[in-house]
Amino acid sequence: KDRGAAVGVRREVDADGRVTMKPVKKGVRDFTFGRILGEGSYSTVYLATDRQTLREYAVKVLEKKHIIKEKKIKYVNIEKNTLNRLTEHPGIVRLYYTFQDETSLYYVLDLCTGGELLGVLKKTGTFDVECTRFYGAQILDAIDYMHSRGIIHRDLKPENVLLDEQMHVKITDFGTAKLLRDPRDPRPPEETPGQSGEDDERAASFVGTAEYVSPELLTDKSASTASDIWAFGCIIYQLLAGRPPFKAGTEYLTFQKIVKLEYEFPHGFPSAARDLVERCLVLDPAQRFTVEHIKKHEFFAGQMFGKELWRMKAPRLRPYV
Ligand SMILES: C[C@@H](Nc1nc2c(c3cc(-c4cn[nH]c4)ccc13)C(=O)N=C/C2=C\CC1CC1)C(C)(C)C
Repeated sequence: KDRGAAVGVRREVDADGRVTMKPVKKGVRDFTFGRILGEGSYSTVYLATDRQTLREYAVKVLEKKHIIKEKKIKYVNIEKNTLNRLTEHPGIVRLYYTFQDETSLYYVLDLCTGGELLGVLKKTGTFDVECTRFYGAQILDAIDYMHSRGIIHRDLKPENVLLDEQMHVKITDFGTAKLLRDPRDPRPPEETPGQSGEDDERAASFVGTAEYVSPELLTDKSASTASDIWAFGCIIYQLLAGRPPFKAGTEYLTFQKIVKLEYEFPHGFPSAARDLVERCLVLDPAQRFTVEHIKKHEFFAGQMFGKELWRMKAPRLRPYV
């Protein structure tokens, strides 16, 4: 039963004139669907307008029979539970409500009119230090919030970093997230349903996108918050260099470079950024920088985090030359 939050109430008067307020759920008919914004492996994201309020949203549509055939029901539940846990942070795409009809599931989410960070990066080629600091800080702030809510993204990459109309960051695509025990959940671990740990077949089968996957995910299948820090290091490198640190002709060769830490910096790569990347791209997750270390690193000297950061005006995008 789909219990997405009811989004309105309707008055009902019974025979004796007693008035009751009934929750009303939105449905497909309440939206006018527009163009396709993006296509995931099991979903399509459309631009859609709420016909009552005329507000624009992104609506992610998942086809039920495709999900069942591909045995992805677990991923769908993980994504919904994750999005429902990550509600009050400006750097995370927000899920407003969900509903379904006989063929599909619908998630109504923030519209990010700036599109994917990857697309913007491809246009400018590279980001200069000021832009890399701003976008790096917003991505780090969102990672910090996710981890504080017991969620590991596991597939962070420039395609999953979206931009809203103020060109601020909105992290998305949580179908492959790992939900640690919810720190607020008072029940003892054995009583927490399913996702507190990681069910084996999901752990064994899942690996993120080749260029950003951490070495520990390739060697002993274990993902931790440090896996998101590895991806963060790859993203900082890519913003300044215009390409990811580990990229080879095939996925297998890319994995080889990762586990052997085989990468180098282009000439002229800024030294503070280089030092930061080198402390994120550490093979041993226990030796890798944490969010706290990164916030204190000279590359982010003077950079505000938290509420102030999200009030800042996004810098004009300039390439690093
Ligand atoms: C990464 C994702 N692409 C996208 N996902 C979302 C978009 C989105 C918007 C544009 C866009 C907007 N204007 N121009 C382009 C391009 C790609 C988008 C959005 O606005 N709101 C929520 C989204 C996703 C939320 C859902 C995962 C929970 C894939 C490729 C997986 C479909």
